[in-house]
Amino acid sequence: MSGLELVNVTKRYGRVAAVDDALLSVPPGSFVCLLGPSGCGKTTLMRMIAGLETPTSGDIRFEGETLGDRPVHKRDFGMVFQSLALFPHLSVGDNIAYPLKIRGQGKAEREARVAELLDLVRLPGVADRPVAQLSGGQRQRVAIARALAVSPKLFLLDEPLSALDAKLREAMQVELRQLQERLGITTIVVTHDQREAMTMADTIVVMQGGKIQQMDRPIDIYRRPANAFVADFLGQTNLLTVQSAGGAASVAGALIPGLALPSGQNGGEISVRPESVSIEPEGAAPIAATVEFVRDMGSSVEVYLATAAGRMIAMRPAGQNNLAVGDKVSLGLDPAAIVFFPAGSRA
Ligand SMILES: Nc1ncnc2c1ncn2[C@@H]1O[C@H](COP(=O)(O)OP(=O)(O)OP(=O)(O)O)[C@@H](O)[C@H]1O
Repeated sequence: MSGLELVNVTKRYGRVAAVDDALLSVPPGSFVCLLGPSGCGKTTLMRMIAGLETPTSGDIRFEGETLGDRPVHKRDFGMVFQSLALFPHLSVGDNIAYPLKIRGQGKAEREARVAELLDLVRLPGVADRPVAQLSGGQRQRVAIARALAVSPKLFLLDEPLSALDAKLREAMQVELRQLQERLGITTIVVTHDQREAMTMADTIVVMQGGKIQQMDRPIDIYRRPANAFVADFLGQTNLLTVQSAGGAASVAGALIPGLALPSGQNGGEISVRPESVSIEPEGAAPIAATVEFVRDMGSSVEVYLATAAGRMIAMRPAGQNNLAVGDKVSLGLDPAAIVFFPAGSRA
């Protein structure tokens, strides 16, 4: 395997470790999202890969070679950052052709490549338009086309869609993923939006406090989060304190059928996704609850419930909205969907 590898990479700013001992392996052709809350170190990690920052310690390797202090322009990576840095006074075509011009490519060759790239990002025939006349989404595509002009070996994007409105953003997520699949280019995207990461990535790297918390396929991170932070950050979940009770386990005094803690564990936390919480008539399931709020989203119904274990959220399929605030119900947890975290494992 000779993609991108980060070996024990740390970046310190004074006493702050913005990135702390990162170990990462990105196979060729994969689409990786660096995901985490503000300040977790995503951008710093990305800037080190790009060559815009130097690691305090550790090694970054690409295709088997240490990048060391190889300057940005000698890494042959394509980059799209949040501020697109398009030249507003130049046409679309001249913006895209700029990196080719710097490399001394002739006019005819440049024009052919610009046309090809505009087709690729689904903006055919706009080469002569001023950039200033384009919409936000169109500009985003121009920035992507420009970053791809020199056929980079690695494509780096830092919050590339954050300036777009929700609808356009979702459309661009799908387009970006499809484009990456067509080109087969190894791609790393920074985002703080978990839905965006779930849509695009084949691998998500979840960061918190400069540390990589988990690296996995999106569905595995969702179903098998490594710790309570990851469970909470990626999608909605119910985090409940759990205690062992003989060979079984209980939540706020209610025995949960089918749940047993790993041997030697007296307690900790469990994560149960809202769709794995069933709402039953009062007394029929272990956890007594009162309906606090019902949110009918059309495609599903979210129910907020008060319980002795704190507020819980349950999700029901569309059309199952026969609950009203104040209703007394009971909650069951699907034991197969419960993930246990030992006490003291919070990130
Ligand atoms: N040039 C710098 N000098 C000092 N501290 C910095 C510098 N750049 C980043 N940091 C600190 O390093 C930590 C990680 O910052 P970074 O920008 O990588 O986070 P992020 O996850 O990209 O956040 P955001 O989503 O808000 O951009 C933060 O605590 C930040 O304050």
